[in-house]
Amino acid sequence: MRIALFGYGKMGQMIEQIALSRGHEIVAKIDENTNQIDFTTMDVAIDFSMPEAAFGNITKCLNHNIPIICGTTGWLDKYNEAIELCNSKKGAFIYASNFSLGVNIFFELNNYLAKMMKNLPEYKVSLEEIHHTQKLDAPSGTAITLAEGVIANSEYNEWKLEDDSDGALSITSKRIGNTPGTHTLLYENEVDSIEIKHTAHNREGFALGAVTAAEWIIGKRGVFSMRDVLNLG
Ligand SMILES: NC(=O)C1=CN([C@@H]2O[C@H](COP(=O)(O)OP(=O)(O)OC[C@H]3O[C@@H](n4cnc5c(N)ncnc54)[C@H](O)[C@@H]3O)[C@@H](O)[C@H]2O)C=CC1
Ligand SMILES: O=C(O)C1=N[C@H](C(=O)O)C[C@H](O)C1
Repeated sequence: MRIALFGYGKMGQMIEQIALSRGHEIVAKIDENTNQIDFTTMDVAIDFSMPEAAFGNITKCLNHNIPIICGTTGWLDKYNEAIELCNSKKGAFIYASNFSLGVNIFFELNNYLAKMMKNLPEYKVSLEEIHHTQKLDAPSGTAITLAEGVIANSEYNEWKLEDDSDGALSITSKRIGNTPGTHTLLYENEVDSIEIKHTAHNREGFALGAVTAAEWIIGKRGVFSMRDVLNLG
């Protein structure tokens, strides 16, 4: 498979390693200084760039009929526009706030736990994410997906960053050293607490998930998720 990388930072470089080890070819490494992109050389594009760049990159790929896998976080105000464009162009698109197998299992666990806790209002839920100090967005995309999972399966109506006013689900964001990504959900009352936690040890899981999604999407049309790729039900 001929892969174009939009963004060649920490994730782009890890994806290159994984893609080459699986027999793929990297045909372009695109960043903010790239003037011309030859879309005829690529079978699929993978975007791990920056919040302000992702939507433009997605648009270019869909307009050139290139399937696009996007892992960039912090641009979701434009997500519905991306879906509309994909559908109107009969293209192929996957966004995931987190491509790792472990986190996608964690998302399922989160939904299941939220459903069980729905009628137990004595437990208050809180969410914490920890990432490296270079991370630009807060809260993390993964924390937003987890919060949306709790909201969809409980009495919570909204999440807020470090603020539990008006009954909101509070997300705490910490930036510590080189932390690849740690997410914790805590249900707590006076007598006990229940905690579920996912810890990424490095970036390999994210990169493998993104390359797996790129392999999976070839020949498909539509807007998909990692649930589809991993066949999680
Ligand atoms: N969904 C997931 O599983 C994961 C998502 N991420 C997200 O991926 C994004 C990138 O993360 P990192 O690689 O750690 O960041 P990074 O800062 O190391 O790399 C980002 C790269 O994007 C490039 N860039 C800037 N403008 C661009 C443009 N217009 N087009 C193409 N490239 C451009 C920069 O030159 C930079 O090298 C972040 O939004 C992060 O939150 C990170 C890890 C996993
Ligand atoms: O910026 C990162 O590094 C990460 N970003 C993603 C997010 O915002 O959730 C995924 C992962 O946690 C690493």
